[in-house]
Amino acid sequence: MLESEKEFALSAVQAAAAICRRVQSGIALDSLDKKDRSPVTVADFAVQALISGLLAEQFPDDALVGEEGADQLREASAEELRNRVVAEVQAARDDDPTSETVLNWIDRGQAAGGAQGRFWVLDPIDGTKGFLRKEQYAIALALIENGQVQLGVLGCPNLPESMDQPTGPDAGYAFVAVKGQGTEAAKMPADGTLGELSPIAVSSSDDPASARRCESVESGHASHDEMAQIAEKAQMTGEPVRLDSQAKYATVARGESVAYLRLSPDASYTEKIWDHAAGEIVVTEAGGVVTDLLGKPLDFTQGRGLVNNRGIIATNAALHERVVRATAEVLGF
Ligand SMILES: Nc1ncnc2c1ncn2[C@@H]1O[C@H](COP(=O)(O)O)[C@@H](OP(=O)(O)O)[C@H]1O
Ligand SMILES: [Mg+2]
Ligand SMILES: [Mg+2]
Ligand SMILES: [Mg+2]
Repeated sequence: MLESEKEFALSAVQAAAAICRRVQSGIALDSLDKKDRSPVTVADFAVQALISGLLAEQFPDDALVGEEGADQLREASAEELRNRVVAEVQAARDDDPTSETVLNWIDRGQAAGGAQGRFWVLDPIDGTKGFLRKEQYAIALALIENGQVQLGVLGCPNLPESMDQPTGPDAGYAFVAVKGQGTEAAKMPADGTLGELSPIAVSSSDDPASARRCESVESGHASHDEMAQIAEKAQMTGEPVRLDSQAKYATVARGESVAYLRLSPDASYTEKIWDHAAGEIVVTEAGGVVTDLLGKPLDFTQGRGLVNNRGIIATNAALHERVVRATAEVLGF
């Protein structure tokens, strides 16, 4: 089941990772450049165009819910940015699509999603802040059918074998999960190769005290204080590891952290499906549990957002109930 979709998603994400790496290598961390957000903008648009174009060719009937749209790029004043995006897409393909074709591919990602039918979900670069800091980011691609995530791929070009190692030239992993078939990981280093896929599983530990959890680097995305209170209540006393992007889901899936908590400091913020669809299936197929703060499954049927959601609890199976209970106590549910 979904063999050709799985192969497609892995190779599309791998091609996207090459764009990301090339663009990221042009960021000079110690120069005035560091206030320049344009590299991530170029890579965001180029990756969405590339993957959307490949999808249009291989699965022309499937819609795409992608984070980006081309409105900004169509403005006359965006000519330089537009040319950089088109050049990246052309370099990644054997042919030379026109600028209009590239913009139309990006805009194919404006589908509404919903409860019916089959569509893909793409976050071309998740963790844009991490990308700019040359830390963690992910290319996240998922397939949803009738509201259920069926397939997810996370490409994490800067993820080392273990979070205790610095990221280096050997870093890079791809994770793939298919409903009912488990989660696999393969090395995806900068040399452009993809290693052998092998199964991964969440941690089996039920000891909260020895457990390591992870959370966002950005306090604007997740309330570090409230999450610390929840962790304390659950007796998860270890220091949290902070990393950007859905690489957090990947670390839970491979058993390196036992929990990923996410609680937006902004109660009016609506989480987006592209920030969670691939991560959710990567964790659940590895044996973990992913819910909202009330312990209910994430609802991917409501369009581009996860409506009525205030946050995420992704853990191994053994600790999930404990974290849901601690969350209810701290937040007063
Ligand atoms: N106020 C907010 N609360 C929660 N998430 C937010 C947010 N503002 C932006 N985000 C999302 O947080 C994502 C990054 O999450 P993390 O902190 O785990 O790396 C962003 O994805 P992008 O980087 O793709 O834009 C963005 O969609
Ligand atoms: Mg994102
Ligand atoms: Mg993004
Ligand atoms: Mg964004």
